[in-house]
Amino acid sequence: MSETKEQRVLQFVLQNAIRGDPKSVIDNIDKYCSQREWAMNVGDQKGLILDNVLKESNPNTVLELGTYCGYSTVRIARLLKPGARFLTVEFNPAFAAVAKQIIEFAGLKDKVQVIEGNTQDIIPQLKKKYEVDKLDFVFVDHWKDKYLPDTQLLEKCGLLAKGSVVLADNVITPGAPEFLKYVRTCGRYDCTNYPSFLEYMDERDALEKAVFRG
Ligand SMILES: O=C(NC/C=C/[C@H]1O[C@@H](n2cnc(C(F)(F)F)c2)[C@H](O)[C@@H]1O)c1cc([N+](=O)[O-])cc(O)c1O
Ligand SMILES: [Mg+2]
Repeated sequence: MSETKEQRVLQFVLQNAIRGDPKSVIDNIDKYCSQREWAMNVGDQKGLILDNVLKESNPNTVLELGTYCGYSTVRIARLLKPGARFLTVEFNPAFAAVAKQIIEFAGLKDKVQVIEGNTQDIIPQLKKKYEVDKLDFVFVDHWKDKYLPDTQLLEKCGLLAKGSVVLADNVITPGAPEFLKYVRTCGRYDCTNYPSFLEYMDERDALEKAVFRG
């Protein structure tokens, strides 16, 4: 059966990273995707910003939209305090399968719940089915045209509270213009832009942090 790029990333990790060592998993995905095949991981430059914003937030409950291969999932899970809850939503079963193996190899299986499905179906279930009260930190990195509707859905479902951090990848490349305009002008968020570069490339990109005012 013909292998996919995501399966090749997984194989490289299994063969080169150290089991139970999240940083070696992160470094090996970055090595493979910068030297062999580009892939849409948040990468090490934006990843460092993600680490710092996450540490500042020190969250109890985290949601990620767009697991992909689990690169940012591992970056986030490795920094969470004991007992914190971390849910990540992935739409594509093949990507979810790769991500689960990468998360497990990193030794973080017990810290993360990978939920397969569509955000518009999963978000309304978070309170009752997944026993989430409020989200302290949301990392948004899925389809760019879903950033805005899903942020508004999080609001509608009462999942954001004063101080909830929404951190979005790719607000320059590929860009999420409607999302950016909304969070910066609707009056419900305090926004900060973190300029950086597109993963493994010289093109400019940025993360946007939108803190809910409650
Ligand atoms: O398109 C990009 N990312 C799209 C990322 C998409 C990922 O999010 C999943 N998803 C889709 N819907 C859901 C939900 F939430 F519905 F379940 C989850 C997709 O299956 C995929 O794994 C991208 C593109 C570039 N680039 O340079 O082109 C750079 C990047 O960093 C990027 O993130
Ligand atoms: Mg991205």
